Amino acid sequence: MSVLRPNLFRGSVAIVTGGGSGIGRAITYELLTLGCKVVIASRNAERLEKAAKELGEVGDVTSIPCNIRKEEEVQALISQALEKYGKLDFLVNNGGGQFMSPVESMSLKGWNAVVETNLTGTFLMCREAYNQWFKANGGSIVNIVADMWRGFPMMAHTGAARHAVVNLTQSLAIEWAEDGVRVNSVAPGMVESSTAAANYGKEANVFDVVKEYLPTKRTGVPDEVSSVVCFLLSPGASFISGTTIKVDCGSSLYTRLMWNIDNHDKLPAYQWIPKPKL
Ligand SMILES: CCCCC/C=C/C(=O)SCCNC(=O)CCNC(=O)[C@H](O)C(C)(C)COP(=O)(O)OP(=O)(O)OC[C@H]1O[C@@H](n2cnc3c(N)ncnc32)[C@H](O)[C@@H]1OP(=O)(O)O
Ligand SMILES: NC(=O)C1=CN([C@@H]2O[C@H](COP(=O)(O)OP(=O)(O)OC[C@H]3O[C@@H](n4cnc5c(N)ncnc54)[C@H](OP(=O)(O)O)[C@@H]3O)[C@@H](O)[C@H]2O)C=CC1
Repeated sequence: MSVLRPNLFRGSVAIVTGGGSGIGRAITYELLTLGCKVVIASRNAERLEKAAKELGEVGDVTSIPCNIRKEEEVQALISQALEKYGKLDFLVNNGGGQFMSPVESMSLKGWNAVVETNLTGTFLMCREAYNQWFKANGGSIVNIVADMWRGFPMMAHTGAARHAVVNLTQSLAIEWAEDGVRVNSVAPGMVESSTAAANYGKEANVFDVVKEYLPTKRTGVPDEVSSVVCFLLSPGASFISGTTIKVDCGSSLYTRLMWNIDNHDKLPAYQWIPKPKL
């Protein structure tokens, strides 16, 4: 199932924010199959609890409700995870999101909500995990960002926040190297999860609409992001820190200005078969 070897993460412990849905859920699922114990954390306690119950059939998973924008909730999340499992090896900052709006009609409250979620939330999670555990014991962090490489019209708030996370990743990789902490980011392109589609598919499913503009002529699947996150957490990535890996099969490079890619199905998804029933 996973391209990584069985039991690779046996005895390890991870926190995955937003681990109850979409990409975060796929990451949690893969970590569990590799023997990792996982704490999933997000705001919607009911949905999180339901996800933990389902994922509990695969491995040892605990749900802890947490709004990553709230400093005291982040502090409590890390200490509760340490209380429960006695250690922490991995942190995946996947929780995040935004809404679509041109800048001219973006309220300050809306701007702040998105920056606090995606940038400040990631900062708080990294700092607390480091102060409470990684500083003394080492560890590995992966931050999920986005395809904001050419700006992010209609989502300028998230574009600014995610690019800032790329820079934060670089700073932390250097500040924490001597403590044995690696910090990397993963930048997904258009990845269709049921939650993402529900957020952006009000009039038409945006994930269907964009397909023809992508070099793959298909959107990505959460498993394709998870593989890269798990690799970055693994010892196979022991000489990788401070970098951001694009998981978009070239979509951030493709403008159709000088080159047109005709419809094809030559770059199929790496999706677990049979698809995990979750
Ligand atoms: C085009 C396809 C892109 C594909 C690439 C990206 C995909 C993904 O990122 S998938 C992730 C999918 N999930 C989400 O994006 C949902 C996440 N959204 C949220 O968590 C929140 O809505 C939030 C972070 C945007 C805001 O969090 P919250 O604290 O809950 O704040 P409020 O909902 O109370 O809103 C505060 C403030 O923000 C403005 N605002 C919120 N939603 C909208 C909206 N849809 N349109 C315009 N403005 C919005 C607004 O000013 C809110 O204040 P009030 O006006 O007082 O409500
Ligand atoms: N799908 C895509 O095409 C792309 C997605 N991304 C990013 O990848 C990540 C996962 O997205 P995806 O799985 O598609 O969509 P989801 O909506 O399923 O994931 C977002 C997750 O973040 C959690 N979350 C949001 N705000 C907070 C908060 N303040 N505190 C804690 N948790 C929070 C949500 O849970 P809850 O509501 O319970 O808090 C949810 O589980 C997000 O950061 C997204 O922006 C980036 C590029 C493309």
